[in-house]
Amino acid sequence: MAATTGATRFGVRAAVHDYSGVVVLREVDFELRGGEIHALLGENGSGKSTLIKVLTGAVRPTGGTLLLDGEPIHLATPQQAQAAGVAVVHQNYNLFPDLSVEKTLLASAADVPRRVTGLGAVDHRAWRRRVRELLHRLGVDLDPRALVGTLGPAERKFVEIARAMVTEPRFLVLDEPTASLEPAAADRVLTLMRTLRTHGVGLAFVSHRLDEVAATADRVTVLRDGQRVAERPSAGLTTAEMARLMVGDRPQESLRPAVPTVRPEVLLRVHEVRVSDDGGAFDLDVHVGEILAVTGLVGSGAARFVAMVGGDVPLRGRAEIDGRPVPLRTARDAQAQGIGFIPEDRKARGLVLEHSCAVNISLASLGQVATAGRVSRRRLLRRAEDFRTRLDIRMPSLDAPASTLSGGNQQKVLVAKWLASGVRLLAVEEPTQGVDIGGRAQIHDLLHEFTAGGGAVVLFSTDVREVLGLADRVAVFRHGGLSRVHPVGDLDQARLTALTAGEEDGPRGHGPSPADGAFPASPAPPSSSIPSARPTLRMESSR
Ligand SMILES: Nc1ncnc2c1ncn2[C@@H]1O[C@H](COP(=O)(O)OP(=O)(O)OP(=O)(O)O)[C@@H](O)[C@H]1O
Repeated sequence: MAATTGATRFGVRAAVHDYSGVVVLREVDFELRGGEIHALLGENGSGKSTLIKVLTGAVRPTGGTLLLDGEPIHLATPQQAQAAGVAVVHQNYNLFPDLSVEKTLLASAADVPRRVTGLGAVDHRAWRRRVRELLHRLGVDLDPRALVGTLGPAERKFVEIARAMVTEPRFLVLDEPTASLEPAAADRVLTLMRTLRTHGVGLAFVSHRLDEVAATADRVTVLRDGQRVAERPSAGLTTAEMARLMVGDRPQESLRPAVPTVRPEVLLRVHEVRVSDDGGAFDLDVHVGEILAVTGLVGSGAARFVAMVGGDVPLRGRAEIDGRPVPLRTARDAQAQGIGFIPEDRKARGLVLEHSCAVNISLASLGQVATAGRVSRRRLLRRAEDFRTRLDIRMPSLDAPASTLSGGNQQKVLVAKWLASGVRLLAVEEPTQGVDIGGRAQIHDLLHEFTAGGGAVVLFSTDVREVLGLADRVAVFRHGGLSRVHPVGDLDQARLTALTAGEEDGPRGHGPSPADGAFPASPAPPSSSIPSARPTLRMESSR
């Protein structure tokens, strides 16, 4: 790979940046060396994305000098960064599902093989060969002809990384490459990063998963409030020390509430639900005060079930709220039943980015801040201020557009929006994705407060620790159907991982019955509701 030659150091000295006068980077030094993995850590809003944008030519810093092998360079555009050997993989998939892997990569190629005849048309055979070679070098087993839309999340991340590697960069910057990947998929992406390191590529990556930073990074740089507070080898640095460097002395971990909030009454009951054509139908209850986590690999149906509860996908089956049959086919149905839905792709669907933070927080409940049919600005702001304090949402001002918030702070606004709306049940996908360690605790506390007040949560999270720390029960989905529901006390990290992967098929010893009877007042669904068919796992989008 060409990356083994050429520049071996790239970075920025004394980077300063402000947005309309608000300083978000303060004289930050950052250096990336060839053949290393360098993690960039910091709380939400500490400046990581801005620093990445500076390094990759997407933002021109107010001050500071970019350096390639010690020599100043100017990167006014991402194209110039690419020409200098610096590539970037953004956090969200920017792929077209209907394009094949090879065509996706073709769009990024600087020199495309052309047929001698045919007026310079692309030589697709030669290109496929090159793509195969590239994927082979990356250690990625992917068919160049496969459509991106048929790939699982890890494979799609591979495609994004391969697309960045088409230009053979010497430095690769990755923004949260493992966000929303379940542990096994995240491991595959980290393995690919290690492969690139052996080829001499310098990799910088942002992650809020400190255990993977400890396991993968050679060095870490920590930002706090736009300042570099540490730069050191990661060897010997514990995750607790990393967290302390990020947040200072503030408390970090949320605790399970001392008094369990689950009540015997059933809030939502679903009957004869199918999340796929292949999986069997099942019944499931969600109790007042309960956090029910729903988990499973891609294609297991877990994410789809949460989307059904949230009205994002029509429920195939019947639903009852408080024992009353209700329709649950659309977002409007869900809202009418007091159900809120927090989707994973918050930017595209959860927030109106051009509206202010204050408006977004009250978006699902404008009636509550209106007087005589008119929104009261005073009440709108008072409410937004309350959530800003409770969730420590960093925003330039309550009137600032949501687009000006960092990713983690946007997520907090979304959680605030639904908590403010007075819903009784929240269907949540990845509630703390992209949220830093302190913010996670605040969101967890608010979810507990919500359930203590009589609400219930159906949670989909790929973060095993979050599932174990938050949930009262865990519904494990496999092969497009519900496999079993476990009280969280019966699970630990290893067992839950094994259950989702299908390595362990049932309870050990005297474990729970299939859909367990953790709540005596609520009879367990009949065993016939447990799917008997075991179709093969399909690697596809959960929707
Ligand atoms: N376009 C913008 N206009 C105004 N302010 C902005 C803009 N983009 C980011 N900011 C502000 O700059 C600060 C740093 O944001 P940045 O996105 O770099 O943080 P981050 O460390 O990447 O956070 P996260 O972990 O949440 O992604 C934040 O206070 C944010 O509100």
